[in-house]
Amino acid sequence: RYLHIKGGLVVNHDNSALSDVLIDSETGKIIQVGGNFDDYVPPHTRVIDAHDKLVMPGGIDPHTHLDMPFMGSVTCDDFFSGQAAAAAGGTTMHIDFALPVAHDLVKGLEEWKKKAESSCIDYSFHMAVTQWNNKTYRDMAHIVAQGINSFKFFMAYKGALMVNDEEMINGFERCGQLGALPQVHAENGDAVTWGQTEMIRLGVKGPEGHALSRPSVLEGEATGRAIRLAAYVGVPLYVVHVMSIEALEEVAKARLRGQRVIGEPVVSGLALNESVMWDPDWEVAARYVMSPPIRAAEHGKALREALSRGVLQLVATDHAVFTSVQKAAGRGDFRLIPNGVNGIEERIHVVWQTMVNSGLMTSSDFVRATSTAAAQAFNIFPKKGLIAPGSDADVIVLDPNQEHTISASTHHSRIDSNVYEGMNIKGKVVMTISRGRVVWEHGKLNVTRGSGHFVPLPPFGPLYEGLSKQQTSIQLPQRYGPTPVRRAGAEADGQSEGRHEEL
Ligand SMILES: NC(=O)NCCC(=O)O
Ligand SMILES: [Zn+2]
Ligand SMILES: [Zn+2]
Repeated sequence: RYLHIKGGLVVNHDNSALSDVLIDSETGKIIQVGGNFDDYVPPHTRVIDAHDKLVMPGGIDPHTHLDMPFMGSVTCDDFFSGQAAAAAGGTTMHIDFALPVAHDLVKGLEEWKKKAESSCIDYSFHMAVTQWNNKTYRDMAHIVAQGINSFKFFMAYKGALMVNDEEMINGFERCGQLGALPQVHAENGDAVTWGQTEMIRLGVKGPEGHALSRPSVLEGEATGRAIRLAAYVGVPLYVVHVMSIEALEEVAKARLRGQRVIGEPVVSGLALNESVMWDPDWEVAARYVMSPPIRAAEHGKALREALSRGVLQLVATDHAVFTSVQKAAGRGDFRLIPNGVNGIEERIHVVWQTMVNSGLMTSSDFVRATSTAAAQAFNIFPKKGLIAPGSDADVIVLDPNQEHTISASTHHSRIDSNVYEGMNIKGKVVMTISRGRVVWEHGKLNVTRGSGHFVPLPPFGPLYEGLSKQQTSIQLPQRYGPTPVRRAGAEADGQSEGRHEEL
């Protein structure tokens, strides 16, 4: 019934110490963290030797797309296969993007809950808003009541998921009322469409056209616009998949102004560069097509540095996988290549290699960026993201000396390629514990369909604390408590008007 992890270096976001950890597998909780507590270990305890290893909170991937219909395909990892891959890579929770069904948020969430019934690790959802009307306004409250505390606005994918500024502003305002965190996919969708048409006109129809049609300036513009509109409406903002210098500079400037903006780089943006989209083999080049695109090497370098300095806060994957057959839909026209790359299994190892082994991050910084910061942003800390008594027993054991090579031939995702193919990593997750159950050990998965729990995310998380008292450089009209000027001869003012139907 109990697991006693013995002799490891327990690493949390704020400290690390040689400690034993005692876990109750039945309740799925950590019950004790301390020195050597051999004397107190209850019967029915399995001892796990963690000498010379690091014992850390399981990874939380705040950005995935499992079983998602997108661009005429459906991502090939469902909740079971994607989560099994996650467990094999040391991730014990993820937050997936539920999409509305025909713009209906409530139907969308129902659908995603069904998809997630096969789960084998813990999970939660963000909800996308793809249209604005009175029903959206009402439904957002129902969604929050069901344990979702973030809404995503796509500023790209014109004609599909994209919203315009008016829709986004209304959605932001509603997020503020409900204590939910607005998130943006920040690219100027109109300009992307123009760029795509231009590429086709010039005869650039291969995957390189994808990169050329959505340059970083369009990401910077949309990031800056979303940030300014969030300040205007008075809400915090979470920018997903920050892929460029232009976008990260907008995040940095906003944070300097005191605005509450979280910037999320993804593993592909940190570790890869765009040259792969010029590969002479179409199938290879198409593997790397995602949006915003993987950029030139200097962007990756800047993103790694920004992450190491806390300008960007946490690392996700945007795991959205399509097989080579699915990608082939865009053979004659890059606009039809389903966008997305893998990462749910590789994130922990690639971040360890590129950030910790390179000296850019300490192991505590690593824990913050891969686990704790997501738990805090989505208001489930210290239940998740911490090794401490009372926290969920989502724990990984990492051997910093074990070397391995990433390959599609050994990964657990259903995708038939791997964008990190051949990458050598020093440091390996040798054990993953999910809610007190060992789900990955000795290179073997031991996962059970349906054992994963939905984790409700409460509204009004830390990003909302004291927010109304904050002054930003962009002044809200409401902050002045505007009163109309009484003018002689003008009609008396009536009741103020509500912007939306009340519930
Ligand atoms: N990122 C990507 O290319 N696919 C998934 C959808 C999204 O996050 O934009
Ligand atoms: Zn996106
Ligand atoms: Zn995404």
